[in-house]
Amino acid sequence: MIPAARISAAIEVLADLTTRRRPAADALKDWGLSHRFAGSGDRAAIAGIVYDTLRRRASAAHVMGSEEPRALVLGMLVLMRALDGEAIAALADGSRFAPAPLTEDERARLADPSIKGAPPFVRGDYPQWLHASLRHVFGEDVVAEGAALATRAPLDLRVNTLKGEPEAVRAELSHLNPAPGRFSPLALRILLDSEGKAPPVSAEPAFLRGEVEVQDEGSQLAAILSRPVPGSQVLDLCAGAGGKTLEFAALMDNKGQLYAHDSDIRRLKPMHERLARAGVRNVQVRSPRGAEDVLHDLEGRMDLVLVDAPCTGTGTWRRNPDAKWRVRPGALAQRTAEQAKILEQAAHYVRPGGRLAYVTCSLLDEENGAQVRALLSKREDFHAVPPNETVLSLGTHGQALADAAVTSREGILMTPRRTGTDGFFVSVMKRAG
Ligand SMILES: C[S@@+](CC[C@H](N)C(=O)[O-])C[C@H]1O[C@@H](n2cnc3c(N)ncnc32)[C@H](O)[C@@H]1O
Repeated sequence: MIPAARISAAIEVLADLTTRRRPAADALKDWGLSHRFAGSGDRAAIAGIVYDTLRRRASAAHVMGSEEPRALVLGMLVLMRALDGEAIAALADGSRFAPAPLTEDERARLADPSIKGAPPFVRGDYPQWLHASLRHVFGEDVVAEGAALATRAPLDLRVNTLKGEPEAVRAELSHLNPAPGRFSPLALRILLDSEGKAPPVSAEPAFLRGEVEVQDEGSQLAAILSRPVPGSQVLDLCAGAGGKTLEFAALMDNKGQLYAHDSDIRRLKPMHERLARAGVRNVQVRSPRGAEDVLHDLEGRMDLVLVDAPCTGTGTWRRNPDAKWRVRPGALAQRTAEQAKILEQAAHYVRPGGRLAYVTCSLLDEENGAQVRALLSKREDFHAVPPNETVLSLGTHGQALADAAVTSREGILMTPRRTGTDGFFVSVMKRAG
């Protein structure tokens, strides 16, 4: 497909996802099925345009004075891809498969794409209704934080130390030019190409041998900061597909017992294959069994309980720009109610002197500090470990992380702007002995 045809296709996909109110991934998949002539390169390029447009939706709409998919794509091209009006006019020339020629109004708007005087939620490209919550966390930096969340995320890998050493794995993947992580000693970072496409890492021999996993550096750090100790008893209460379970097992050097649970058995399914590939031997998956209490024997026995809580995912907007516009106040209320319940449940499994790690990929205090404060007000036998103590598990990089992140009495908040990771909140609480 010629570049202009990819732009037309992206406009079509955006129209579909707006009119039918469905996730971008579904709309893109359907487009691919009904346009089988398009190769994988075309499909990836179209997805890149769609996701970049969603990243800059508010500012693109402001520049173009319209929320129409065509306007949003044109606005994105000038704001994010640094194409000027002439270059865009050459693409949108009305020829076969290309978008219709630019109108006079579009030309004028593309010639002056400034967003300087726009409100903060436009300059930061986030939903207006979340402005007060984000401003509460970031103050004057709210626009800069939003803008960083509106960029593309790199592809981060975690070296699985059960199977390989970071330097050796990095050498093995040298054709992908991986850079070491800024804070995580386990991270390898791979930059995307100019269209935002990542290399097919899951086909790499190193991946197939279990030497690396795809995992954002922030998620890696959240697991390291939780400090699972080799030989100890650990519960991963919201284990999902096992991203952090796998890292915990490696950090524990396969020693001790790690229990992995999730209330949704379907989410646990991929974990079984991942555990085998990663050479993990100390995990017991405790799948839900209807109304049966499958964790009752763990009460008061765990050295560490991890709650990687269901959340709004506001910290992952770089990877899921679609979610940024789909999140609603009702969803936030639902998530915070779930989080409070799960945290209370989790505290029951912690032994006296043990620790409870609470992690979200949210930036909102409602889901982070407020949840920790609520639990601590109910459970006076727990206290929050100060962030400068929590970062010690990172060794020499710990202080640098504490300096870069937003720290509070309750925990540590990483953000794309501050730590170059997805947004992650980590709080470690200790139960009195
Ligand atoms: C953020 S995801 C977990 C991601 C996973 N830990 C990882 O690192 O890949 C949150 C998970 O919590 C699970 N969950 C939601 N409510 C739960 C509950 N009451 N008890 C246990 N798990 C729950 C969801 O099914 C979801 O898989």
